[in-house]
Order: sequence, then structure tokens, then C-alpha cells
Amino acid sequence: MKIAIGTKNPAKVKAANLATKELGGELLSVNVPSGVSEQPFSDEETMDGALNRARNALKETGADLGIGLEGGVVRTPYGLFICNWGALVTKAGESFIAGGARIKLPEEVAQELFGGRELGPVMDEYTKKQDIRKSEGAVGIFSNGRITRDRMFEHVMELLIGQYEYSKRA
Ligand SMILES: O=P(O)(O)OP(=O)(O)OP(=O)(O)OC[C@H]1O[C@@H](n2cnc3c(O)ncnc32)[C@H](O)[C@@H]1O
Ligand SMILES: [Mg+2]
Repeated sequence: MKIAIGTKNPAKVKAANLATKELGGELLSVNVPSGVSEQPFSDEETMDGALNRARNALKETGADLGIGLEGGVVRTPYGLFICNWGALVTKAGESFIAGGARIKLPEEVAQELFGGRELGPVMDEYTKKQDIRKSEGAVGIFSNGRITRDRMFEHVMELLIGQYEYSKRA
């Protein structure tokens, strides 16, 4: 079985390794367009991004399964929260979707996003570190390291793999 993930981001690829561990086969990673803005601003847009990445990864590689993981933000009455969505699509055209953990962004970070900036560079500036999005992520920083971005996406992967398995049960 060939499984393709639509990104080269190491935090996402690390999480996607769970698919080959659980289902067997090999993992391919390819950079594909998400078809949504660089900084998705709603659940719907972030879900679309995840699905597009999964479908594009499948198309690009001819794999059996395609995976897309996408990060975004959502406005709530309690502030701006990060949101995360994953999609798994099969060659036969089935698709599964699952969501990940949410955590509120500090007001000063949220203001930068409302100003049109992307979370990735804003987080690097805020933490004075480089490429936070490829390691612990905003979720790791603001949860004091308890839930890192790869672990958060691993949880999404468990939900995707589980739904796929459930659909195949005898
Ligand atoms: O290479 P890709 O797969 O695009 O990985 P990415 O880190 O850019 O991830 P997304 O496109 O899914 O995320 C959309 C935007 O939100 C940023 N982002 C999302 N989650 C983040 C996190 O946990 N920490 C830092 N930046 C994050 C990210 O850098 C983008 O600007
Ligand atoms: Mg991106």
C-alpha cells in the first residue's frame, strides 16, 4: 500500500508515519497546493485545505491513500483559536475527516493575524525561535510543551485511521 501525505512539513510527516505503522506500506511526502489561503480563517476553509491536500497528494503520486493535514484559525466569542483538520481519501473516492485540538491565541498574536499576517512567521517573532511550525507549533508553545504539533496531528491521524478501519470492518 502506498500512502501519500500532501506536505513536506516535518511535524505533519511525523504524524502521518502512523498511517504506515498501522496500515502497512510506504509513506510518500509531496508538496501540493491546499487550494485555500496560506492562513485559513475558518473551520470550513481549513477542512477544504485538508481535503484538497489529500486529493492532490493522491493524484500526484498515484498512491492508494492520500492524507492532508491543515492548520488554521477560527473566531469565537472567546477569542481567536487555532484549529486543525485532517483528511484521508482513498483511490476509490471515499473520504474521512477529523479535527484536532484547539487552543486560544494570546491577544497580541491574534491582532497580527487580523492584520493579515500568517501564524507561522508571527510565532517565530513571538518566541524568537525559528520554524516553530515545523516543530512544537503554536499549540506546543501555548500548552507549555504538553501537546506538540506532531502529537496533536498524530491524534488526528488516529481518528482518520480509525474511521477508515471502521468503514472496512467485516
Ligand atoms: O508546509 P505546510 O504543510 O503548508 O505547513 P504549514 O506549517 O504552513 O501549515 P498549514 O499551512 O497547515 O498552516 C496554515 C498557517 O498557519 C500556520 N500555523 C498553523 N499551525 C501552526 C502552529 O501550530 N504553529 C505555528 N504556525 C502554525 C502555518 O505556518 C501557516 O501560516
Ligand atoms: Mg502552509
